[in-house]
Amino acid sequence: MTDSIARQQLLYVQDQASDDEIARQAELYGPLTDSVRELIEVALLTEVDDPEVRAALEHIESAKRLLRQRINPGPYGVRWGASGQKRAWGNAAAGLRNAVAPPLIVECDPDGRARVDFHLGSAYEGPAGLTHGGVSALVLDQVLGAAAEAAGAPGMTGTLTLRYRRPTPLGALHAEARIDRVEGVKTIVTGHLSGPDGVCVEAEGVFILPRWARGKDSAAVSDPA
Ligand SMILES: CCCCCCCCCCCCCC(=O)SCCNC(=O)CCNC(=O)[C@H](O)C(C)(C)COP(=O)(O)OP(=O)(O)OC[C@H]1O[C@@H](n2cnc3c(N)ncnc32)[C@H](O)[C@@H]1OP(=O)(O)O
Repeated sequence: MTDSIARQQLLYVQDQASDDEIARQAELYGPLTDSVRELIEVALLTEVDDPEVRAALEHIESAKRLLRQRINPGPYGVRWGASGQKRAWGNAAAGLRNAVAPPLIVECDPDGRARVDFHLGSAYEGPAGLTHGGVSALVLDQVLGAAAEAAGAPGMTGTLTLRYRRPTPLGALHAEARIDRVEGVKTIVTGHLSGPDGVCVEAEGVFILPRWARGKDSAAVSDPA
């Protein structure tokens, strides 16, 4: 096993946190993340005068000093609590503690279907007024991967193929996915992202269970022995 794979496995952790403790943390950190996400949007769009910008910067620097007093060297990883509740709170698309995430709150069925309604603000702009194509890929990767995981056939993205059919606006969007077939360690999933005028991006993904995780259930990946 290479060092990088060993390091990756160490970030799948059973931390035995109780459901109450997880709820407490979600209640504490969720609003912090939402506020930072709004800050990104406001910092992008503000048109106040220079002194106000400088004053806001001082406040932000002060908040950073407060939060840095005790800090996880990172990244967050994936953690399971005592009841098996999973927290991928650092995830770039869906993480509860990641202000970069839109966030996606994906609904899944055990038969391998997943869907999400979400909102992309100005921070996700690519072409003027439109969603960045890489952000569409991020969303679809996450939703297709969630469909595979929901059906008990999870994997890392091996191949993600996208067809951008029409420009994707910013604002209220929808994405959905379903498993097409499972071939051994490979799960093939299809899906799309749509806006008010219909489907904007179609996707097909091949999700592959990594070698180190084969023969283990998902909760056991934290114990790579
Ligand atoms: C429970 C475990 C949980 C796991 C983690 C879930 C995380 C979910 C998080 C979701 C977060 C969001 C998602 C993310 O962001 S995931 C992050 C982006 N993805 C990656 O970083 C993946 C990097 N690559 C790898 O780790 C490995 O190469 C993988 C795991 C992909 C394959 O591994 P390996 O190379 O060892 O596989 P194998 O040699 O045993 O071949 C097996 C079969 O697969 C076929 N093949 C090989 N490569 C590809 C390819 N690229 N496309 C299509 N097919 C491919 C191959 O021909 C063979 O087919 P067949 O001959 O059997 O027909």
